[in-house]
Amino acid sequence: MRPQSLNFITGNKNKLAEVEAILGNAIPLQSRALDLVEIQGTVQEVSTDKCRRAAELINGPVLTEDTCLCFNAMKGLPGPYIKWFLKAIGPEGLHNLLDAYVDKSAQAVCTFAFSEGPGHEPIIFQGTTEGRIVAPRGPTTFGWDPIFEYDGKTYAEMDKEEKNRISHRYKALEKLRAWLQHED
Ligand SMILES: O=c1[nH]cnc2c1ncn2[C@@H]1O[C@H](COP(=O)(O)OP(=O)(O)O)[C@@H](O)[C@H]1O
Ligand SMILES: [Mg+2]
Repeated sequence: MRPQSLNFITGNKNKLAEVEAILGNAIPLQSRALDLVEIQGTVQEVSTDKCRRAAELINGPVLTEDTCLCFNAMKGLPGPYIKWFLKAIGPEGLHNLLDAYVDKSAQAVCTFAFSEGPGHEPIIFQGTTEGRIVAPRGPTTFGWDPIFEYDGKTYAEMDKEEKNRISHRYKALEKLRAWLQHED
């Protein structure tokens, strides 16, 4: 049986707004504003552990999400540590990191994880959008949106509907949606 509603655990208002906009009325969505502890490791390990912790805290079914920004010139870093890099050096500083490299290509990776509750192995849904790191352009409303360029525009320069049609988060949610609709 697939879940009939989702409890999205996140402390990030911007993420929640995008998830609400993208899922629309596909499934009833609740949310709890909790900032979850994150371990070090691969994207898979970080996301799975984050979801297990949330299931234990809530003591029930949960949906969690973790976002990575991976610079190809830096072999995928900052990756899952992007939150701490962004906090310390901001979008401008992230852009400057790539001064030393010719390759400015990057991947935005969104990983949702769903667990039925404590002791249940999380199921992973991942989406990736390929882009390029540029000097900041557009409103500074959401994280590294001003420096991630896709098809000539930064995420920050796109209106919300436009971002939500091509984003890493949209692609991951499409996989979640397909799974939710599949009865078995
Ligand atoms: O779509 C996005 N555009 C720009 N910044 C984002 C996007 N998604 C996540 N971020 C930022 O990248 C970092 C991702 O880290 P993480 O997914 O662990 O955040 P969280 O703890 O706020 O849920 C955070 O600083 C978040 O604000
Ligand atoms: Mg993270």
